[in-house]
Amino acid sequence: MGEKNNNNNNNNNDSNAVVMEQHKIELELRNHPIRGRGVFPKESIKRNTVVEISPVLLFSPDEYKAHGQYTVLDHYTYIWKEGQFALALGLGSMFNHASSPNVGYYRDFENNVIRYVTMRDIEPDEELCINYGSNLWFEDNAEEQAESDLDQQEFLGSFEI
Ligand SMILES: C[S@@+](CC[C@H](N)C(=O)[O-])C[C@H]1O[C@@H](n2cnc3c(N)ncnc32)[C@H](O)[C@@H]1O
Repeated sequence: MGEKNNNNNNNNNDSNAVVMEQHKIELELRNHPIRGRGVFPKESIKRNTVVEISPVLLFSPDEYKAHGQYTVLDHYTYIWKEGQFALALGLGSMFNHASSPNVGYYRDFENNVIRYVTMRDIEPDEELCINYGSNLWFEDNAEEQAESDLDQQEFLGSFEI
């Protein structure tokens, strides 16, 4: 994988270390009266840029069924492999929903992280949104987003990791 850090000059003996390349981009958390907190860039961002890599906290199917689904976690978790559920730590839990999203995400099962990547060029102050799918549990209050020229499915198919 391109993002793996094979440089051992830094007392780093972990050849599987995940490089957090996204931290070069200036992002802000801003509060919206209806959508709550959301993620905004302070600068323009080119298409296909990694804007966030979120480590995930995994819940087993039993743990989620007995506890997680009855808590606020249910609004934040992603379906993971083998029936597990994943809470994205960091900004991964802060992306709001848009039906025409400007950010796609890739579940990296090998490294237990979710990678968020821009699907088109983005202007400063344009909210970064992902698509939660069709079963929304709230009334969609997304700003009009410019149509992406790719949908999430095509995007995932074309993204090289
Ligand atoms: C994963 S959280 C996103 C972060 C959240 N805004 C916060 O402040 O914690 C999902 C929640 O954000 C809100 N939300 C996300 N996208 C929205 C949208 N398009 N319209 C209205 N509310 C939205 C809903 O309350 C939803 O349960």
